[in-house]
Amino acid sequence: MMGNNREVKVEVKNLTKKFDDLLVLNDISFNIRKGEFVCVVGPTGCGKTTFLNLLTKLIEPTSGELLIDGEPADPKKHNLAFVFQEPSAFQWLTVEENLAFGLKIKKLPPDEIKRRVDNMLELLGLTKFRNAYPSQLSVSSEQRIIIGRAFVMNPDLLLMDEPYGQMDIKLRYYLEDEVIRLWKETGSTVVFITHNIEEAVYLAEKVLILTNKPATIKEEIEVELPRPRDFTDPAFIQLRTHITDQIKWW
Ligand SMILES: Nc1ncnc2c1ncn2[C@@H]1O[C@H](COP(=O)(O)OP(=O)(O)OP(=O)(O)O)[C@@H](O)[C@H]1O
Repeated sequence: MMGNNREVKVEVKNLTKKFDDLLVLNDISFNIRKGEFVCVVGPTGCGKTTFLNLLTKLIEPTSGELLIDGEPADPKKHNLAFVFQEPSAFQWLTVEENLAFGLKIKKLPPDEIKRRVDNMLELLGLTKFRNAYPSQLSVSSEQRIIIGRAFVMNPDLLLMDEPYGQMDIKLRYYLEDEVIRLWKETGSTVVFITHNIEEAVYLAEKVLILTNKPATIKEEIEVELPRPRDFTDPAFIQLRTHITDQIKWW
C-alpha cells in the first residue's frame, strides 16, 4: 500500500536499559519510517512502558541511541506528542482551548494556532462544539478531543500507550478508526503500545513483537492487509494467531 521506500524518521540503535542490575531492554534496534504506524506488543511486564519512556526521554538509556531525523532525540528540538493510559480532556477548558493547549505552550503564532485548531475541529466534526466543555459532550467526543489534541501538534513522533485499555469494545473500535483517519489525514509517525493483539493487527503498518524480559525484538511484521481491516478476514485471523503464538514464552 504505502511502500517501504519512505525515509527513515526514527532510528533506535542498540538500545539497552538496566535498572541497577535488572536488565529490562536488551540491545533493541529498529527503524521507523516517516509517516509509519508502528504497534509494539509483548508479554506483560516485558518493558513496553520503559521503552516508551526512553523514546520520550523521560529516562535515559544505559546504552544505545535514539535518533530522530538523524539527530539525537531531544524534546526541546523535536516535537513529541503523547496519549497516555486512560487519558482525559482538560475539563476546565473548552474543546477549542483543549486543542490549542499544546500549541500555546509551544508558543506558536496565534494565527497559526487558529488555523490548526480550526482544521482539527473540522476533522473531528466538532466545529459546532468548539465552545463546549468536555463534560457537556459524550464520552466518545471527549476521547476524540484527546486524540485531536495530540495530532494537532504535527508531531515528529506521536506516542500512544494503551490509550484504550479500559474502554468498552464498541468505543474502542470507534476510536481506533478515528486514530487511523487522523493518522492518514496528517501523515504523522505513530508508535502505539498495546496488550491487545487484535488492536495491533487492526491498526499497524508494522508490528514489533517484544520478547519477555529482558526484552529484545522477537519479530518485526509488516501488515499489508487492506483498510478498513476486517477482524473476521482469515488473513487477519492468521496474523493475529501468529503474533499470539510469538508472544507466548512459556
Ligand atoms: N524505575 C524503575 N526501577 C526499577 N525497575 C523498574 C523501573 N521501571 C520499570 N522497572 C521494571 O522494568 C520491568 C518492565 O516494566 P515496564 O513497566 O516497562 O513493563 P511493561 O511491559 O510496560 O508492563 P505492562 O505489560 O504491565 O504494561 C518490570 O520488571 C519493572 O518492575
